[in-house]
Amino acid sequence: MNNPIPLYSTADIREIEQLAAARPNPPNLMEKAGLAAAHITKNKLLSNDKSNLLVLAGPGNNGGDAFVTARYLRAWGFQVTTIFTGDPSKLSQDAKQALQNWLNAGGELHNDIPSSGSWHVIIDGLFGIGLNPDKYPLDEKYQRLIAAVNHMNLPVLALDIPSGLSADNGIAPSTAIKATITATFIGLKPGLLTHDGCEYAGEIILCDLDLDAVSMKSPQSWLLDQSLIKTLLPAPRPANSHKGIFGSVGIIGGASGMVGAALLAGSAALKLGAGRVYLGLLANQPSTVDPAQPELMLRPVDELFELDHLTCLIVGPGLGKEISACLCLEETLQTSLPVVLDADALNLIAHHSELASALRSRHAPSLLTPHAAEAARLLGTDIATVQNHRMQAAEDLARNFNCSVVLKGAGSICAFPNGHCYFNASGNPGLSSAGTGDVLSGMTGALLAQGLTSENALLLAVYLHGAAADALLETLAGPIGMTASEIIDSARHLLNQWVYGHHARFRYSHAYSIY
Ligand SMILES: NC(=O)C1=CN([C@@H]2O[C@H](COP(=O)(O)OP(=O)(O)OC[C@H]3O[C@@H](n4cnc5c(N)ncnc54)[C@H](O)[C@@H]3O)[C@@H](O)[C@H]2O)[C@@H](O)CC1
Ligand SMILES: Nc1ncnc2c1ncn2[C@@H]1O[C@H](COP(=O)(O)OP(=O)(O)O)[C@@H](O)[C@H]1O
Ligand SMILES: [K+]
Repeated sequence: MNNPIPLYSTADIREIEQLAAARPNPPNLMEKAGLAAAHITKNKLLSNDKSNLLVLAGPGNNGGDAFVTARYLRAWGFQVTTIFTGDPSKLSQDAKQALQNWLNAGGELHNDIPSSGSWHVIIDGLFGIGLNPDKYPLDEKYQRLIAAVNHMNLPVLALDIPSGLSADNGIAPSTAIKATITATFIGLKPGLLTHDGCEYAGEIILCDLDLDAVSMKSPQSWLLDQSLIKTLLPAPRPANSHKGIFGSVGIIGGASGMVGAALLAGSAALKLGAGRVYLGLLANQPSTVDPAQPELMLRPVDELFELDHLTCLIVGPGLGKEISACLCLEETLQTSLPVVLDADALNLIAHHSELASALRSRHAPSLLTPHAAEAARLLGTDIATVQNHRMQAAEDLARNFNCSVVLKGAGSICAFPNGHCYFNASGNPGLSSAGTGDVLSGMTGALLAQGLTSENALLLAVYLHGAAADALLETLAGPIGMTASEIIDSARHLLNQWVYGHHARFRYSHAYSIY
């Protein structure tokens, strides 16, 4: 089994760097970083007829990496134009050496992008983890330079992190380099994987610089990717199974005008494998059957609490904030069932401290699936604060409410009360449409019902939900106009593929022969 890929904050990376530097024969990390980046550039972006590079070297060690990259590429026969925005006397020892080596190799320096010249590829070595753009905004000179680079619309390889992006938070308050590839050093950074990072990082290639980071610094955050997911999948079903084995999901929501949200969650729970799905609808005179999905059992909400075989409850899709919704939520929190809380269930908890206390004191698993606005209400802050500190917000929610949490949005973050975090690598803007969150809650419930732990159910549902949307891009069923219902069918297809490969048919075949 592959180990999950860790994520490291800027402070962690600095610590690892210091540990490496304290070794008897410290590695020259800048040299290794520049060489790795040069190889990636050559192999993935350059060719015989695309051989002119523009290299941007900034005032710190990221600029040092750029000089090393430039030197190797020049030595390999490429045409390299380098601009340097810093002050040579203020460079670190390593970066000073890298600059000197570049000059010794016959390289030249410009202080701005030459007006005449044409390039095929750009290397961005302006800023790496030393930039803290929310505290120390980029001045106009750098904003102009970055805008000029983005305007050129050329393939860009960013060194460590696209310049302008915060390595810890994934925010780019003014602007950032839009990279085709980010060659990131030592460890993945959270900022590459969430919020604006999803826009700017492009393909991310981790260059470990021959350091075994995990042995030097124990991680608390990991990438939620396909290789991690493989370890969480439900087992293939026994042939001799019955619906009771796969659990019963109860869904509470669907107030007047919002019945569709509960139906979507119900279909998602059903098609992701729950044995039975019951819907308790709050609408006045709710329908008793969904003709589009007659397998769903629609009941008056009170009857849901009388069922003795539910495996988990989902509360929130289309719930509304009426008193009846509040009472249902209160009753749900008193049960000993695992619960998934979404949408207005989260808003009610944010508004009623007694519901928040009931949530905190639950012993059974509770899973919260807020988007940024719901998270802000739960934390008593504003959306910008949540979005500028997404990992912190997810961690705070998990700790404050003693719950498993996914903070949704580009680069969803799953956080758990033990402080562990997972950054989701799947998903695309096709998911930015009404109802996809309801589908996620239904999928999570289905996996809980089938016996996954609350942590594993949340991680698998979040990754699968994004991967289902990614699969729809292949057939151009999105991102424009992708619908929540389509996510359900795509997710069902993928889950079966992951669990069975293409062998489900053979596994349960009844073929026999007479010899
Ligand atoms: N940490 C490590 O072990 C390694 C670091 N390396 C490189 O070193 C980078 C970190 O280097 P540094 O710590 O020197 O940081 P950076 O090179 O990312 O940036 C720091 C420099 O930018 C300036 N600066 C910061 N914010 C600014 C702003 N808003 N406007 C204008 N100037 C600003 C600072 O004064 C400083 O000169 C990494 O991202 C990576 O590219 C690599 O050489 C490999 C090893
Ligand atoms: N740009 C995006 N990239 C990746 N995932 C996205 C993006 N936009 C939305 N999503 C995902 O889509 C879902 C939207 O959920 P939510 O906002 O609750 O929708 P609704 O309330 O309409 O059901 C979340 O899982 C979120 O992570
Ligand atoms: K950079």
